[in-house]
Amino acid sequence: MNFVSHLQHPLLSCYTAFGPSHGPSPTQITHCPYFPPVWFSSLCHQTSPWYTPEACLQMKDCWHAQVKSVCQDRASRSMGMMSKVVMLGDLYVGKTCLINRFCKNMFDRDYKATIGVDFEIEKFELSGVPYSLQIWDTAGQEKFKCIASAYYRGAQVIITVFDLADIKTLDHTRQWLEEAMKENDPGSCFVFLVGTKRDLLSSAECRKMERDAIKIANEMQAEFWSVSAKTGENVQDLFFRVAALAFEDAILKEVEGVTAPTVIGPGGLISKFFFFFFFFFFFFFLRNGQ
Ligand SMILES: Nc1nc2c(ncn2[C@@H]2O[C@H](COP(=O)(O)OP(=O)(O)OP(=O)(O)O)[C@@H](O)[C@H]2O)c(=O)[nH]1
Ligand SMILES: [Mg+2]
Repeated sequence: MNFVSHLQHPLLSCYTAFGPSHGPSPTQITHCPYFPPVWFSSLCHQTSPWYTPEACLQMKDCWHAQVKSVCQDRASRSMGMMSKVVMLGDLYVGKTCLINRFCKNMFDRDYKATIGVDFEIEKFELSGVPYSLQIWDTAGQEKFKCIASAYYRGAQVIITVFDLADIKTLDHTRQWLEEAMKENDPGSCFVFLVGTKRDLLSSAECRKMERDAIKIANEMQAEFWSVSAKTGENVQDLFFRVAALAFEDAILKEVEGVTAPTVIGPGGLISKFFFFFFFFFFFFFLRNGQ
């Protein structure tokens, strides 16, 4: 599991691609999938850039003042934090491939539908504070919707995914978000709208599709990103942006006393073994109950 491998190779999860303190415009983004390593601790003073200013959740490029002192305190006590990210969207849009590109740096051209849900845990270190993203991959197939929706609750970040080459999937993102928001309080999570498979479109097609997506992102109050799991374009930047926003928000909520501190330890993380045990148990009864 990722969690273990990253503990063994901490450096693998400790670099990022923070370049400019402002968000790059779509045209500035190159096809270079991975950038030279920069220590994640630089995030203490600077947040990760957004994709486009036309649909971004925050434009400030520095952490909130309170975050720095909390980081120092938490780092000295090695108190970790974790945020839950839920990926949803139509079947075949590329949710699993996006996660696999970020967490395993791999891409599989063969389609293997996700059955119900799966998750990956990606470990970071932000300014000395151990931090994890628990990334839930849900199935887009209708028949698994009731299983997947059980995992929407308590999300700090909701990523609605669509295929840039298939306009229908963009239209469906509103519905997916509505479903997820039934399980979460309004304003309690960051929403991202992510278009995948940009490698399949010409620059002109991509620009057109992005314009449509930005309108929907604004309606949804979501931050828009355009990525390709195949080439890796913008994938790392997307997840670092997710991590940066969720991390700062979690710290601020803790300071305000909205949430109790999340301590990562062996008991604080869901083991994949127990997850699959309960998942198949649940799935078995669901099928037999029908
Ligand atoms: N060209 C291209 N193909 C992609 C990209 N991302 C995913 N695919 C392909 O699209 C298909 C579906 O990808 P998945 O990641 O399995 O889709 P999914 O959204 O997880 O689907 P469900 O699990 O059924 O909900 C696969 O054949 C992938 O190889 C991409 O960025 N570019
Ligand atoms: Mg999948």
